[in-house]
Amino acid sequence: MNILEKIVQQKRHEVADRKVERTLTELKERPLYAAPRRSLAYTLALPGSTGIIAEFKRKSPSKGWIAHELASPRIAVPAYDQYGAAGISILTDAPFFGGNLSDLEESRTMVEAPLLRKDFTIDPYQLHEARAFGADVILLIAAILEPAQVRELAAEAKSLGLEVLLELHGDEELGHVCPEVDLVGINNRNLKTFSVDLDRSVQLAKALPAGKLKVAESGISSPEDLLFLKAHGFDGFLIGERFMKEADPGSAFAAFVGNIKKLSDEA
Ligand SMILES: O=P(O)(O)OC[C@@H](O)[C@@H](O)c1c[nH]c2ccccc12
Repeated sequence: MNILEKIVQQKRHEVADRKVERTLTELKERPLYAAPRRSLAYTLALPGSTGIIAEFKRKSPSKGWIAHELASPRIAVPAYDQYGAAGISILTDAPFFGGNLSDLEESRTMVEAPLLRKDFTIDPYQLHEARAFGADVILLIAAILEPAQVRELAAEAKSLGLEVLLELHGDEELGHVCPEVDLVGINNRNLKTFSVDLDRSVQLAKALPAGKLKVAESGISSPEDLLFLKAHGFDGFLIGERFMKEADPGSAFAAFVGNIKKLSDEA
């Protein structure tokens, strides 16, 4: 079994347990469920947007622990917002990424930026969870869903006022793109083997339908990487490890944004 299959297997158990622990009715009664949503598509398209979707993640299957097990979103999220992140991605998967829904809810109290719930969505229940804990955007991963499931989950997310980021890795997944999807992400990291290749984004971007915002994901480690991807038509850049591996991820983010401005001014 590859890692992605393992994650999905575990996720099925987790979602089944959660549905018992916290019913849909209870989710809908949470105060954040009724709160208004923000749009990542909007902030990404604003003139002068950094395009960066900065991520809070403690660990990953490819790198192990990146930040401390007990690290609070406070070490990153407020600075991500303050220094111009177009959106903020919060990992909520516990077993493989060390995250949880409280991180998402806590982040919602700290910032106004659109929040992406980063998880392995396989069931509509998770969309209600995302809403109940303050997410604005949800992730759907083509590699673990049939095209019909993408369509159904995306339609339901939209009906809940959530935006949808669909993640692709290979051209065989292009058929998963449907009208309900707001943003298309291309993961430079192969989730089955962990190998990273920025050219993956560049190649696949050419085949994407016009009219969808394009997000390059994973393995972006320098301002040069970002500007390279931008020059190839990307609107968004999902970056995690580059910031989270530093003792102070917020300052690392601020410095990164400063360097992009400097490089762009020089060009
Ligand atoms: O830490 P990186 O290499 O900057 O990558 C961030 C993000 O793209 C990565 O965490 C990610 C992309 N797709 C995912 C799907 C599930 C979990 C995590 C991910």
